[in-house]
Amino acid sequence: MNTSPAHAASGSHAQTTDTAAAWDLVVGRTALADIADPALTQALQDTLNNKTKPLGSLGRLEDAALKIGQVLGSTAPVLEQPQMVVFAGDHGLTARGISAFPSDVTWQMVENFLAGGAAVSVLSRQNGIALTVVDCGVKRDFLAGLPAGSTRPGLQVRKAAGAELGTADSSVQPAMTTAQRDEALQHGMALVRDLPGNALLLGEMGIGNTSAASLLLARLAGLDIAVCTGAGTGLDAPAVQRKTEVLREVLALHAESRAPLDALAAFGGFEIATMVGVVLQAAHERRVIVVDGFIATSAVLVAHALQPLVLQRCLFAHRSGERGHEFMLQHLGVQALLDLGLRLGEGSGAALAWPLLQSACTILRDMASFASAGVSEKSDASVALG
Ligand SMILES: O=C(O)c1ccc[n+]([C@@H]2O[C@H](COP(=O)([O-])O)[C@@H](O)[C@H]2O)c1
Ligand SMILES: Cc1cc2nc[nH]c2cc1C
Repeated sequence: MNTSPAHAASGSHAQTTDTAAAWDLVVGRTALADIADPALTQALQDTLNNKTKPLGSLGRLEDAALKIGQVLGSTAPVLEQPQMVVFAGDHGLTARGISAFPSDVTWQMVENFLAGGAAVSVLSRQNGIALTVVDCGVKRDFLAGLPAGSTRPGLQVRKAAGAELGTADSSVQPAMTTAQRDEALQHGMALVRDLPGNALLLGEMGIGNTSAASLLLARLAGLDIAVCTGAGTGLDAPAVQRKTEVLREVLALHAESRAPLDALAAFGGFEIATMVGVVLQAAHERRVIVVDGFIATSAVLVAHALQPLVLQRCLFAHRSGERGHEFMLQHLGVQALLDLGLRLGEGSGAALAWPLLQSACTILRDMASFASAGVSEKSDASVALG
């Protein structure tokens, strides 16, 4: 069975091509299609149940197989040309001492990604995943000194106008203007349209961005900021306490910014706004979206508030060690695949989960059924025993 639409990358998919239409999608006037197909779901479940194994014995791998099959519209799904995209941005709120590391680490790590030495670089390489880094608003000109019009392999510069200095300090003013937010959203959407393959892995880099993610969680899930705030890159307990008080102040300053896109502009960051556009577009194109940790999930939180059906296309790679991620996953009503205590970001958890997703597809496609292998099915006695 194969009911999947062709992807934009193959050129035959009806695309959102102009700014107005892209905006329609973002604000929800063009609703995402509901891809739940009861016949396909039943076919997928039957396929899994008939494999040579006790019912459900491959656990959450079976859930992942079912999900990928639904997204790709096939009982024999093939993941093609996986794309890891790392969205980077700087945060003005770092002026308030909310991170253990200086903002310069954002651009330094971007260079590390490009040089192939970061965790996400080596894990992507190990797993045959293409890696692109997107400068959404880093305080650095990565093309400085190069002739005009130059590019760098693996790098895309998609800064909203005025994003050269990162976001504004959200304890003083909104992190970004609505025009900047909209530009970032559209950059995300445009970027997806140009990517090959049918699977996207979302990673990010931005000193200070756990604060933005915590603020979005507190506002959109209606939780107290204390349960949404964690150590980020490694604050000690008293510093987390101070960070929490700064974030409480930021929430109070933007008490009116309650709608998802208002909250996004108030709290930032550019990398999160770009990822929101990515999630909406990738969901629209029916790509498999593999979500990394706390910050990547915060972009899904915003996209979900605009278009709840985005969740049909998302797989959550891991439960981050960052306080708040558990609540974010709970709010979305989803379960993550791995729980390794990771709290790095970059897309590292998504890259680690990737082989499991490939295995989920391999099980669907290649495992023998009871009938094909001549293996006896569960006996009546075991049914009688319960
Ligand atoms: O993804 C996560 O779960 C995660 C949890 C904690 C930290 N991070 C990474 O650490 C950076 C943000 O931490 P901080 O303390 O500067 O807000 C940013 O570059 C993230 O990629 C990422
Ligand atoms: C070194 C370092 C690497 C990172 N990768 C993602 N966030 C990060 C934060 C720091 C500090």
